[in-house]
Parts: sequence; C-alpha cells; structure tokens
Amino acid sequence: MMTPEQLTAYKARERACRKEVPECELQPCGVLEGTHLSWFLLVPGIAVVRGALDAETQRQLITRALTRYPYEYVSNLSKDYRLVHNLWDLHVSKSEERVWQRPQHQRETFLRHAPPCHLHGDGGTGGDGESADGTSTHACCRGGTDHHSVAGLDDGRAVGSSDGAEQVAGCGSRSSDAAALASRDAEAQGRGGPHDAAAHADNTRPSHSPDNQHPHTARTAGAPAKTTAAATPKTKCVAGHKLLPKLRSLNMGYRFNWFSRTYDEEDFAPLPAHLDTLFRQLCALTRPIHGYGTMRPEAVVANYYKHNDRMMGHVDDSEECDTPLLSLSLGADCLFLCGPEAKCARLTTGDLLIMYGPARRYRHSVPRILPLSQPANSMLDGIEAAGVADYIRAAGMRININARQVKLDTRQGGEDGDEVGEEEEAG
Ligand SMILES: O=C(O)CCC(=O)C(=O)O
Ligand SMILES: [Fe+2]
Repeated sequence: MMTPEQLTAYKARERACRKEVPECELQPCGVLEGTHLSWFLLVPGIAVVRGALDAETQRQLITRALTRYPYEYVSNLSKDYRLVHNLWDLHVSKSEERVWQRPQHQRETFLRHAPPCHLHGDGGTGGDGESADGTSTHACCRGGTDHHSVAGLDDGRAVGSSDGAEQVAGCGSRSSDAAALASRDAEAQGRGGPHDAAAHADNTRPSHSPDNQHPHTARTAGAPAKTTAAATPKTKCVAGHKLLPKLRSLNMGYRFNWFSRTYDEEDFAPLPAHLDTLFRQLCALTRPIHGYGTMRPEAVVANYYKHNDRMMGHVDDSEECDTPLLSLSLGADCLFLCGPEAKCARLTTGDLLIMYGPARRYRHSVPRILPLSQPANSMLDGIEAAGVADYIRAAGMRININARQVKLDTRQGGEDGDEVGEEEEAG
C-alpha cells in the first residue's frame, strides 16, 4: 500500500513523464545463468531481462498479435462489435463493409458472460487513442543480444534459443486502489478503455480514448467516455477497416470479470500453445531471479499502445497466487513506472519484465510510449506478413503481452495446467 503522499508523488511523476524522459533507474544485476542475457532490477521484485526474445520471436509475436489474436480472442472490441471477419483482413482489404455494434442489452450481457473464445466472427474493437509525441533519447541500460534470447515460436513446440540459451516472459493484473476500482466499474459499465491516452491520470490500462471494455481495460482511469454504452445508438456501425486501430487489448486464458473482480472459472479460452510454451520457458529461465521454476500462464493479456497511449497506475492483485507476472515488450520503447517511489525504467523491444514477491502487487504504469528505436525498426524489417511492419511504424506501436497464473496450484489438481489450445496453423 502506498501512502497518500506517495500516491500523489507517483501521479506527479506519471505526468512529468509526459514531458520529459527521466533517467532509466534499472540497476545491473548480472547475466542469467547459461545465457548471455543481462538482467536488471528497478526495485527488489521488479526485474528486467534485456533482449529476452530474439528478433524472429518478436516478429512472430507481433504478427500474431495483429493478425490472429484479435480474431481468436475476446478483445476490447468484442463488447461492442460482432465481427465476422478477421480484423486484419478488413484492414488490409480496406473493407468498407459495415460492422454493426451490438445492441445495448447484448453489450451488458457480454460483459458479464463473455462467450468462450475462438469466436469465429466475434472479435472486438476498442476506442481510439490519442497522440502525443514521445520523443526522447534516453540512454539506458542494455543487456542481452539476440542470439541469446528466446528463439522460435513454432506452434506447439517450446521456444528455445539457438545456442542453448533460453528465456522467459511475464504478465499483468488488476488494481486495488479505490481510484482504479472506480474506474474499472466505470469501464465495466461501458466507459473508459484500457488505454486511455490522455485520459485521467489515475488508473490502469493503457489509455487511448475510452471505449470499450476488456478485462484489462477496466483498470483504466475514469477517462471521460466518448461513447457511453447508454448513449450508443443501436444502429451505430463502422467501416470494417476502421476497427483495427481501435484495438486496445485482448485476453487469452481466463477472462477477468469486472463485476465480480475475479476470474471466472468457466470463462476460459485456451491459450495458443506457442504462448503457453513461451511463458513457461521464460519462467524457468528466470528462476534464478524470482525463485519459481514453474508457472501456468493462465491469463494472458495483449495490450496495444499507439504512440500517444498510456496505461495509468494500477495494481494487479486479482490473482490467487504469487507466481511471477511475466511481461514482454514489443515494438516501440516505453517508460515504465513502478513502486512506492515511482522508479522509472525504459523498456525496449524484446525485453522481459518480471514482477515477483511483494513487488508483484506494486502500483505500476506505462506513462509514455517513445518513438520506435533503430533496433526496433531493424527487427520490424524482417516481418514477412505484408503490411504488419508498416502498421506498427505508422502507429508508433508498442505491444505488451503479459501472462500470469491465476489459480492456486490446488485448483487445477496438477503441477501444470493442461488446458492449452490446439494450434491450428503456424504463423
Ligand atoms: O504494458 C505494460 O508493460 C504493462 C501492462 C500492465 O501493467 C498490465 O497489463 O497489467
Ligand atoms: Fe499491470
């Protein structure tokens, strides 16, 4: 828990990050055993492994995050729109086909009882972000290199590095602050979205313009809703190709119920096997840091930030267990604030951030997305899927994919959860 003074100072630092790029406060801690990966501590319990993912793995995750996950899983758009086509396909075809919003009663129902994923035809979209310039050149600690990072994401098989080194990954959660709670409630009622960019300073999810809801979204601040559920006409619709930019976040595995503020046992969409494998490997790889050899990545959230988006302060405290939260950065750099002292780290593409121990429940936020770095641009150059690199560049996009174990070990009766989905196809 933070004192009121600490909270005030935290929020002031979030605001300051919009204007300047503070020094990265990561402290070097050494090299991960069996790898050439350098790791750092922001505060005890908040670690960053630089370059934990190799470039090809980053490219695969980015491609899937744009072309597959939004179609296969519930996103912030799911509450508002019923999609019968893949968002990416609508985007590249510049489809003018109109996508209709759900009627109000369906949106409310959807929030409480989201359909199981693999919704062919049930995707979602969210609100628009704002923009702001994140210009800054901040020197920060750098670590590992590609060839020692986690490599390969072939579906159904473990990710391992080409030289024997391996890596790990992480995830996020919900806030416990009263402010965050209030904002979540607001979002649950159809206001505010995960990423409300310029939105209010107080909450959680990346803020873009407030819109739709998604589990992680709810922590967003009480940004003024541009479109409240109640005000949305039943007939509102949007051209298909305009939906992808509204994507803010999506949820794989257990979905968070923003009304009960718990994970619903029955609301589970199996993860893609490659993500399950990746996060398990990352957890094992970073055991020397956090002490946990295994974790089940039961709730995975992908957050999509455009250059002016941000995620306000929140605490991820809805999970039952204390296993590490693993969080991957892809694309543009960002500033990450954390803890009672609002320490600041600059995260770069391929980095793995880990929250563990008591710090697992520290307040944290992403107050600013920075311009794409040269290494990020080089990494994007290798993306094969047409249009993906251009899309990331045009939006100045950062994608965060985080994973957390939700249930206590006893809940699923085994060391490893086995509810991993089949991968239909690669790529
Ligand atoms: O984007 C990030 O790095 C943080 C995401 C986060 O805190 C969350 O999803 O809970
Ligand atoms: Fe979080």
